[in-house]
Amino acid sequence: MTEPLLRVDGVSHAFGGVYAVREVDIDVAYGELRAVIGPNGAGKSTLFNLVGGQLAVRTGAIVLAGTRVDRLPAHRRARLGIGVVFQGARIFRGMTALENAMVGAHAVTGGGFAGAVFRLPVHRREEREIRQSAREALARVGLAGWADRPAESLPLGQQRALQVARALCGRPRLLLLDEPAAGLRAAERDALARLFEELKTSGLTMVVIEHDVAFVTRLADRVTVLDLGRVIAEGTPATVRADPAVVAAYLGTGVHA
Ligand SMILES: Nc1ncnc2c1ncn2[C@@H]1O[C@H](COP(=O)(O)OP(=O)(O)OP(=O)(O)O)[C@@H](O)[C@H]1O
Repeated sequence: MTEPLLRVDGVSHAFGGVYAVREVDIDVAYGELRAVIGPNGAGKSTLFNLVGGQLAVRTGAIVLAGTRVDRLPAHRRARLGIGVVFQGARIFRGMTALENAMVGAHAVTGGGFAGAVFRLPVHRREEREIRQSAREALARVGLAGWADRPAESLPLGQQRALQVARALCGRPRLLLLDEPAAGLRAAERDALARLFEELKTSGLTMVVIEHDVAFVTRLADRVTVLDLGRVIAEGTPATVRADPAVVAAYLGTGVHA
């Protein structure tokens, strides 16, 4: 069997003795768009933070393209190719869209995140390259025409696309997104869905954590369903939608081992 791009292997995490994620196994293939869904408190954001490195992994392993990353801090994982778009992430006010996107490249280069935010001096050539890659990332998400506008002047849908551009600027092999469609109106969701389809066509591997089941199940190759920290179903959107355990979890009747 071919090695997946991401392997989550037997990962558990407890807060104060209560498991938020329990013995979770997930393999994500190269080029796949994987949705991770589940009712409130299922463990989705905890899993996101365990893969991204915002939470320490004490049990289990996380492997990216054959390399164990679970002992590495978040910035090292970013450099190895794990890009993240946090739930409810804010844009940096007082900076242009281009400068916001550039932060994503600074996060994985010598200048670092602080250098980007506080404009510490970085090497001129590196700065030029970062500016160029930020322009490319903006073009990739359809924001080329917005580059020099103040980021806070962008409508919410475009601000969400800007967060994706910021993550793309770090040249991820795997992009993790936590509830990217939250708070968006129907037209903005459709635009975001089109963007994800384009990114997928370009070969990017994505894991999209979502509360809005309809939004992700139409995009995903495969869907992983969490409930009370465990994987209760996995498969194509159609298979998962028809799974009685999934229906029960969403109806709150609590079907789990
Ligand atoms: N920092 C924390 N401290 C204590 N408990 C936490 C913490 N973060 C999450 N939890 C608990 O872990 C469980 C899983 O939470 P998590 O946020 O991962 O779920 P989720 O599926 O993302 O939920 P939602 O869809 O509501 O965002 C919940 O019971 C939650 O209360």
